[in-house]
Amino acid sequence: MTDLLECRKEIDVIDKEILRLFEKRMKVCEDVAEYKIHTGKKVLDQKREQDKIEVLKESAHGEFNELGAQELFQQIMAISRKRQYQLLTKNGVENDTKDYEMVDALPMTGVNVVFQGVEGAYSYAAMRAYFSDAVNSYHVKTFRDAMEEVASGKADYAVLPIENSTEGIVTDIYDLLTEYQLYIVGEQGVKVEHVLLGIPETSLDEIKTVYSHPQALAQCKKYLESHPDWKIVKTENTAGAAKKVHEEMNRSQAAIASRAAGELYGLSVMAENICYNDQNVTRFIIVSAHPVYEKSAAKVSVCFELPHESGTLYNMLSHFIYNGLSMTKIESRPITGKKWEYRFFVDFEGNLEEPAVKNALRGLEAEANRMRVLGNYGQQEEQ
Ligand SMILES: C=C(O[C@@H]1C=C(C(=O)O)C=C[C@H]1O)C(=O)O
Repeated sequence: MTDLLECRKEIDVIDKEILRLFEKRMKVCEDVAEYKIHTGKKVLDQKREQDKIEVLKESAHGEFNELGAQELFQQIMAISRKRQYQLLTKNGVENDTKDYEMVDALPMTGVNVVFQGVEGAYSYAAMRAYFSDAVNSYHVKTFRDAMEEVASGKADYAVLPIENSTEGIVTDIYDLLTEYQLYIVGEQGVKVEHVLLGIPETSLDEIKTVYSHPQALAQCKKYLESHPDWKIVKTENTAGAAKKVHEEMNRSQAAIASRAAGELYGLSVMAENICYNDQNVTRFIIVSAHPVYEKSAAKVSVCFELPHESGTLYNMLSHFIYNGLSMTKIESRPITGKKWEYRFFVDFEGNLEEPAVKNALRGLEAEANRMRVLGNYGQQEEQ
């Protein structure tokens, strides 16, 4: 029988040799980086990497070692690239975020702010919470309209809901963010407490139809399930549902919206706390046409597409891990026209000024398809 201690001793000697050669190889890669800094040649050379893997696989013995060699050298080359990205950053080579401008604080007075919905909508509450009273605010009908207002320069900022703590992401906003060349410059959470609103002095058994936005209907689905005879009708926003009930003055109609919307339209609260999650918060983003970020910005949002190959997402995420960045969110959305291909959205903690962030973004930019930094904003969460 072989001796375990002996084997381990031998492994230790081999590992030392592997480490020595690894460091030797990395030194050469640093020279390669220097060449690339001077010539502008891209760090990633896919053809060279593929050729290398083929040659190494051919030299390996047996199927198992072939696969092992492939995995091992793919990792070694990925590490080599990460070292090169670091050196490019150190030498001030510009990356995709070069157009981003850092500011002490965003201009907040005398600006035009657009939100979707009507007064009394949660977007309106988010707008009021984020901006001072010194802004000119107005509303439009759809999320796309709000994006258009900012893209055309009519509005300086748009306030849009991106995520709800009960129901998840607002998919339309994610899709619009990739369609428009706009930037996330801020965020605002709003506690969402839905109530059932009706014509004053109406009783619950008179209700036949309930109006609200699909998100609000979903957040109150347990309550609605306890009234299976009610007809559910979707509206463009919650405040719009309240407005409709107010305008039509029909006692069989009710709306799910905020208490504030009820007050605005003279409706009575017929049922409270109808959302099944009492920690129901919607996060809104503030969108601008300018790539600016505040000095104190603590969260970066990026989106990227990946080639349809095994391991591509793993490789992309390695850029965050390798640079010690903490990822706070990952989402995916289907890419229109490409069946079963996805676009990923990642949020991670950091500021565009930090070398670790620059390195990770450089890696993503080089190795993903169509990477875009959507913004740098928000405050560090209190621990
Ligand atoms: C070292 C280089 O940079 C990258 C890393 C490689 C490697 O580590 O072997 C190969 C190709 C490039 O993607 C190079 O261009 O040769």
